[in-house]
Amino acid sequence: MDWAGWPDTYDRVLLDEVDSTMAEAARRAPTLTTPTWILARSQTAGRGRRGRAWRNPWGNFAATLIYRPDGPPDQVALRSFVAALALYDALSKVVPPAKLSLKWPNDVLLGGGKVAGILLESTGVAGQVNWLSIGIGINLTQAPSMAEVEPGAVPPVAVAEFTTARLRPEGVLFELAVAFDALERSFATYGFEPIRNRWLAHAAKLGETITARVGSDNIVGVFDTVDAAGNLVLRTPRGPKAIAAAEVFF
Ligand SMILES: O=C(O)CCCC[C@@H]1SC[C@@H]2NC(=O)N[C@@H]21
Repeated sequence: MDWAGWPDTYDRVLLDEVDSTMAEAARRAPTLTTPTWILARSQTAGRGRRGRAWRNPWGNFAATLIYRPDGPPDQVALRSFVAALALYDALSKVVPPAKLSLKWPNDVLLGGGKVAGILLESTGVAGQVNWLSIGIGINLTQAPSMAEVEPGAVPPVAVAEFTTARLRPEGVLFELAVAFDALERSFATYGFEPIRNRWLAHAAKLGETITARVGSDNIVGVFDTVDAAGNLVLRTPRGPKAIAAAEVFF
C-alpha cells in the first residue's frame, strides 16, 4: 500500500485483531500526543451505538480516530457530521455518489440501506473534552442479516454489492483520513455551517415524514432540517420540535 498523500499530522496504527478499536483508542489515549487512526482487520468485541454489538467480519472496515478536538463539548459533538461527510467523500470514490445518503444522526446509507455507522466516545473534565474517539464501521464486503439488526432498522447493505472495485480497508482508511482532514480544517476555519449545509444536501428523507424514537416516545413529523446545534428538527402537528438524541425510523 502506497501511503503517499496521507495527512502528515495524523499517525496510523494497523492491527490484525483487537477487541474494539474504541477500547484500543482508550488504552492508548494517556500516552498519545498526535491524532491517530487505529484500523483493525477484525474486532472480537466491536461495539455500536446504544450499547449494541457491532459484528466485524474479516474484510469489513473498522477504525477509530482519536484526537484532541478544539472547542467546547457541544462543538466537539458536531464532529459526527464531519465524520459522516468524510465517509460520504471516501465512499464516493468507489460507488456512485448519487446512491449515498446520510441518515441523522450519523449513519451512511447506500442505495437506501445502512452501509456504515459512526460511534463517538469522549473523555473530559469540567466541560472540557480531553480526547474524542470517532469509531467508524463500514460493511465493505459483508452486511449483517436483517435478523441481526433492530426491528424497523434500515436493511444493512455492503459496499461490494454496488461495485466491482477491489475493496481494501487500508485503501478506504487512506481516503477517509484525507477527507476527514480536509473537513476538520474547514470546521476549524469556518465552523459548522458549511458542514451542516453539505450534510443537508445529502440527507436521507429530508422533507419527508419520519419517526424519531426518544426513549419510549415516538415523535412523527416532517424532517425539516438539522439546526446549528446538530438537532433533528421535525415539523409536527404541535409545531417544530428540535431533537438532540433519538433513533430515527423511516
Ligand atoms: O451503531 C453504529 O451504527 C455505530 C457502529 C460503529 C462501529 C465501529 S467499528 C470501529 C469502531 N470500533 C468499535 O468497536 N465500534 C466502532
